[in-house]
Amino acid sequence: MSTASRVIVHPDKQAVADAGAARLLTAIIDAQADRAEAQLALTGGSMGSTIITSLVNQPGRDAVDWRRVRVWWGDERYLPTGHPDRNDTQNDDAGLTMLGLDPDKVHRVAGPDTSDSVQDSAEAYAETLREYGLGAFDVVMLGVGPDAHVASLFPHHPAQQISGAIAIPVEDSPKPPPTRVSLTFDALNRSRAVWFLVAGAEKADAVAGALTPDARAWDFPAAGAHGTEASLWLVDQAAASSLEARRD
Ligand SMILES: O=C(O)[C@H](O)[C@@H](O)[C@H](O)[C@H](O)COP(=O)(O)O
Repeated sequence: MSTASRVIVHPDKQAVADAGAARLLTAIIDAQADRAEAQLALTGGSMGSTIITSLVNQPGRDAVDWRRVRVWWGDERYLPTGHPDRNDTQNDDAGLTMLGLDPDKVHRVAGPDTSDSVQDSAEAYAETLREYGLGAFDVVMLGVGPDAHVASLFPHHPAQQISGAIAIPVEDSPKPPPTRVSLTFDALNRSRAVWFLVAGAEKADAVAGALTPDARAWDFPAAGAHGTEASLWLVDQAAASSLEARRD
């Protein structure tokens, strides 16, 4: 089942990150009340790091039992461990390592230093996901590109059309670096909640396009991701500007 999208507009990027971080704490606490662990998929890009820093600075952060949080990434850039352009390195540098997570529950995508190929890396990541409920995420967070890509699922890119997979290799990505591993729509859409975190005027057409009722994921990949319980867009005023113009 997919859900109607809810859109909440905040003044600016920092407010989007702060609102996302506050919601995330509550979502984790709720998940931990019901289940042994909360499972999250983080996002890369600048928003991915901004929200981690905001999370670290949240006053309610200690209300979460961080040892009972399992962490994944929606996508990863196929670069060696610790490379500054990897999403996990950027999230670590933004403060992820300060939260008190169990390192065994932080599932990183193998890079070329620990896997033979991007295909092997994607298959190993899928295998680990299968061990822990096939991506029974409580929350998947997604940044959105100006072309409406999410994770490493780009418009009109053939990787988008691979079906029956959980994690896929992506080559010739239009956003550098060209080689990546991404969760598929099938995997993202197993999440209870999918949250889009978007800021900046350059994203306005992507937001409006993805939220058009008949939008196709082939053209606007963000239109293809939905939570089973909630699909939430946290956007700043600039990213919402084409939506608001449409309402006027
Ligand atoms: O590897 C990546 O680059 C990301 O996972 C990608 O999907 C990102 O989230 C969006 O491009 C938004 O990035 P910004 O928040 O930097 O605009």
